[in-house]
Amino acid sequence: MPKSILAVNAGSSSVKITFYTCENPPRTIADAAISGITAPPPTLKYQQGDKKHKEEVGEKLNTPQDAFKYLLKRCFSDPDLSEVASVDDLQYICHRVVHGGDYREAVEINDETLDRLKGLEDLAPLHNFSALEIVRLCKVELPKVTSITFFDSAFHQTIPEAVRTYPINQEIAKSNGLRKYGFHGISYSFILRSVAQFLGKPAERTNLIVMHIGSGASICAIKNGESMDTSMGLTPLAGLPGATRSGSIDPSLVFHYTNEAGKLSPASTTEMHISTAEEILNKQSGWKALTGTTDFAKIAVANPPSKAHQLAFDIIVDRIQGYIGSYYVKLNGEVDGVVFAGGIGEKSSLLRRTLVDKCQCLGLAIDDAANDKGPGDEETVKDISKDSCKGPRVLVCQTNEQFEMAYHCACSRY
Ligand SMILES: Nc1ncnc2c1ncn2[C@@H]1O[C@H](COP(=O)(O)OP(=O)(O)O)[C@@H](O)[C@H]1O
Ligand SMILES: CC(=O)OP(=O)(O)O
Ligand SMILES: [Mg+2]
Repeated sequence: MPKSILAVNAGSSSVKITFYTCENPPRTIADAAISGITAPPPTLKYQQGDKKHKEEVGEKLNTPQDAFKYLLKRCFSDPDLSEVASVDDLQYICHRVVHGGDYREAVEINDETLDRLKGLEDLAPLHNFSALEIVRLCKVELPKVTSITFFDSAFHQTIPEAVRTYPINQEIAKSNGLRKYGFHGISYSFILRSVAQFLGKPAERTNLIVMHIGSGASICAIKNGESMDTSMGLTPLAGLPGATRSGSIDPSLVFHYTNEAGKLSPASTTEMHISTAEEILNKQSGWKALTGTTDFAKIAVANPPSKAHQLAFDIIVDRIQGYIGSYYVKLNGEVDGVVFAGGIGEKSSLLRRTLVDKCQCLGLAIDDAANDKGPGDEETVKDISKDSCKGPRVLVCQTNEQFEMAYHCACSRY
């Protein structure tokens, strides 16, 4: 039987896996995810063909590795999932790793590359740790399957020097790797290809402003198919606020917030060091800190339940509007499309309407009915612009990081 590809997207509180056929383009065989690892009980979501279900997981899953093992066991033991019955059916495992340092491309895992990735853990402990734990597990427990790591940061290696350089001592900046890297690049790469195809333009001649708005949110200016700026920086903390992230703030703020900023956070372990400052700004801020909920669907409503919910919504809108304006100017007004993506960008018609209204001066206009309806299940890109709109097209793209990794794995390099 032909072998398959397993794509893994591990976060701190969730692990999502998708099995694909190893063909061009890959076809989804099954999709499974565990969420709530840090806030038990963990929940399993499983989809295979038309079969879809959600259940609480009976056993304790303390780490992303436990969740990954559970998901594999679950899929391999499903009698309806004959295409992936054991590890022998796997050709490749693709792993999403957020921070790839200076890597421009995906890499195959061996002792040397794993060692180099270990060196990056300190730059992004909150983001890389879970993914690398699973990479290590696969190397030991599934040694015959080739593991390939794909990096969120790789797409942004084209960002010009003046944009990626922080104005600090350059010797220290170089020796410590302190520069803008940018993230969500696997998603931006999927969106660029899908939108260029939708617009009937070669990707190398497509200019876009793309928003990936989920629990982690960023925005990217793409010129001639290359990232020329993005809102995240050295780590995914910079730029837009997220569910529990502050986004950009005055860097001095944290020293006024607590005099323990530089101390190790209680969340640190022997393998993973996190400062109290990082813990506060990454985990105890964002719209959760403002409203008590991480669920943006409770905030983006016509009649918000409290003033704090309205304020959270207004803050997000303000920050995104600022970047759209800035990137429109950086792209010299030559913008083919403004694209909404990520869980919130794809689902919140209210956020899209509010932002488009606030960016009318750039010629953006949407069709209310198309915006309210949003994209259908099978629709990767949907044009929600008003027919008469003279400005850039306003588009919604249902992004898919797992597919993007499997696509490159099956079609291009491996
Ligand atoms: N209908 C909706 N309106 C607004 N936000 C939504 C809606 N549905 C889901 N969301 C939000 O999408 C976010 C998750 O987006 P996603 O891209 O899946 O996140 P991540 O991959 O960063 O965990 C959550 O904040 C969730 O509340
Ligand atoms: C880079 C990043 O913020 O990722 P996520 O949105 O998956 O948290
Ligand atoms: Mg995400």
